[in-house]
Parts: sequence; C-alpha cells; structure tokens
Amino acid sequence: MSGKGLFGRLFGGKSETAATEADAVAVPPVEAPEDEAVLVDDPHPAEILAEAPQSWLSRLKSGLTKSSSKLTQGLGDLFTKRKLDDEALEDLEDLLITTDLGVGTAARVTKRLAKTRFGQDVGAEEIKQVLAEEVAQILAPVAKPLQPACVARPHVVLVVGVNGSGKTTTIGKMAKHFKDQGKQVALAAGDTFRAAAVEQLKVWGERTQCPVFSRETGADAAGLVFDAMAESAKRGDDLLFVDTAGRLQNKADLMEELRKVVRVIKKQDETAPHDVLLVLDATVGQNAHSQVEVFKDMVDVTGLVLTKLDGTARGGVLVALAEKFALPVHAIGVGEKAEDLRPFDANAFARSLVGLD
Ligand SMILES: Nc1nc2c(ncn2[C@@H]2O[C@H](COP(=O)(O)OP(=O)(O)OP(=O)(O)O)[C@@H](O)[C@H]2O)c(=O)[nH]1
Repeated sequence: MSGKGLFGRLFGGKSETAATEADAVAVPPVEAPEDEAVLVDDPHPAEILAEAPQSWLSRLKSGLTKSSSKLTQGLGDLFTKRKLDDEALEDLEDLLITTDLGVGTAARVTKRLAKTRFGQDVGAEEIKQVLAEEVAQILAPVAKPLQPACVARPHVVLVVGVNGSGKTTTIGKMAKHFKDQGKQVALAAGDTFRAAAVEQLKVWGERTQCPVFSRETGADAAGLVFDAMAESAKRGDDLLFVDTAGRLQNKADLMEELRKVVRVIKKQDETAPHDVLLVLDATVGQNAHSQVEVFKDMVDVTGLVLTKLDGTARGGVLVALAEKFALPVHAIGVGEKAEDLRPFDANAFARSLVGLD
C-alpha cells in the first residue's frame, strides 16, 4: 500500500494507476484525459438513448454476471452435495467474504443455515436461495428510488464522488429518467476544475435536451452554482442536478469547495440541497467503505448510487455498504447507456447477484 494515507489513496494524483479487481484498497479512478474524444464528440447519441432491446431484469442479470459467476462457481465447488458441518460452514463464510458481501452478511447466512440444516446434506442451489433471501432482507430497507418531491423549485440534487466514479454519467441518466416523467430538468457543471467534465455534461445536456449551466475551466464552482440556482428558479425548473469536482489538491481543498457549494445553495434556499448523492464505482470493492466515510465527513450524504456493477465481480459490496451505513441506495448502474441506470430493487438485485432467475 502506498504511504499516501487515505486521502492520497482516494483522490491521489495522475500517477496513481488503476487498481485491479484484486486490489482492495487502491482506488481505480484515474483522471480521464482532457481530450476524451468519445465523450465530447458523442458519435452515437441515438444509440446511448435508444430504448433497451432487453428488459431491465435481463440487463441487470447480465450486468451482474461477473459477480454472480464468482459466487455460483465458488458455491458449486464447495457444495456438490456436502454435509453441512463446521468445516463446510467455515468454507462458506470465507467464500461469502471474498465476494465482498461483508462479514455481517456472511455470518447471518451461515448462522441461519447452521440453525436449520446442520448435519444434513446441502447443495449449492439451496444455499443460493437462502443467500438471496438474506441479501434481499438486508437490502429492502435501503432500496429507495430517488423520488424528488419538487416542492421547492428547483429541487436541488447535489452529486458528489471521486473522479471517474460515474457522477456525470449518472446525472445524464437521471436527467433522462426524470425528463421522461415530464419533469423540467436543468444541469449545473460544478466541476469547473476539468474542462472534459464540463464538456461531458454538455453532451448529456444535448442528449437529454436539458440546459447546462457552465463556466470556463478554473472558475469558482460556488459562484457558478449560485447563478445556476437563480437561473433555474427563474425558469421554474422542477429539478437541478449539480455536478461537482471529485479531486482537488488535497482533502481540505475538496472539503472547502463542497462546503462552499452547499453554503451558496443554502443562501438561496435553506432547505437545499434536497438530496446529496454519493456516486460510488463498484469496481473499487471494499474501498467504497472509505469513500463513504470520507464524503460523509465533508457533506451530508443522503443516498448512494453504485455504478459499473457490470464491470466487476465485486457487486456484493453493495450489500456490505447497506449493512454498515444504512444509507438509501437510489439507483445502480450496469452499463454506460441511459437505460443502464435504474431505481434500485432489493429483490431483483439479490436474485441476480446469486445467479437465480
Ligand atoms: N460500464 C459502465 N461504465 C460506466 C457506468 N457509469 C459510468 N460509466 C463510465 O465510467 C466513466 C466515468 O464516468 P463519469 O460519469 O465521467 O465519472 P465522473 O465521476 O463524472 O468523473 P469525472 O468527470 O472525471 O469527475 C465513463 O466512461 C462512463 O461512461 C456503468 O454503470 N457501467
């Protein structure tokens, strides 16, 4: 592990290399190149916004394939009809921990099986059922789709997270979701630190036909957000999504910037921001825990969005996060297209995660 400390690992400079799946502590988001042409040129907007040929459930299942295969394979190896004794329970607990489900979940599942099936022959399918039920129970209290009341105009959703976690993409996908529901939505490019971030948000603005409030690179983010709120209120928008920087020189700078943004938002509406979403990249696995802790220190995080579940076998981390923080999980991302972000459903997720239909 590098000697940079937590902040260095979370927000470290360009020299940080992307973490591998096996690297449980380093954070993969590496600052995207400024000339990220694919984002700026947007050659296939229609494709990105196109209706999904598959149902959401099949997208979810295929998105979680890496996670479910790891679990299914592990369970298959352990339980081709095996007596459930102490050793088998220990092996099962270890497997569940290695799939990022968390110590608490692993203990719950093994305890339940020990109570009901100790000494009997059990198979992988039976264990999957028990696991799916336990996971769904853990997730049910946190599965809360974002339902902005829009009593205040605009209802302000502040979006935070480390660079590359998927903030901008999540904003774009949510903008489409709420536009489709008939809401008037605007976007504020509060990551004035990186030109590519502003450009990327503008691309989503064009795709979703939402105005994007932006300023030149290096401009004061809080000033931009203040003006964006005033303008959005004048327009009578239902919703204003505010993108933010994910990395500054150090933690103190980032904290100061985020707190300043919150202060200026409150100057115009003391009930705002109405939601503060922390976007987490699921591929970082257990490191997501530290990210939640760091951001909770900086701002009043009200809910989570987990992205890139399609790119990792570590989808179980969502369960561990739910157990530890009990923060609402509003949505999950299983791909880069607009329809790849959906309100989070505990049961569907639990069954897909363990590879059940
Ligand atoms: N596979 C996959 N890719 C995703 C998902 N969500 C976002 N991405 C991709 O992840 C990359 C980073 O996403 P961004 O939205 O730019 O992340 P950000 O947090 O705004 O990052 P900065 O703009 O660097 O601050 C982009 O290439 C997205 O297309 C997802 O659910 N699945």
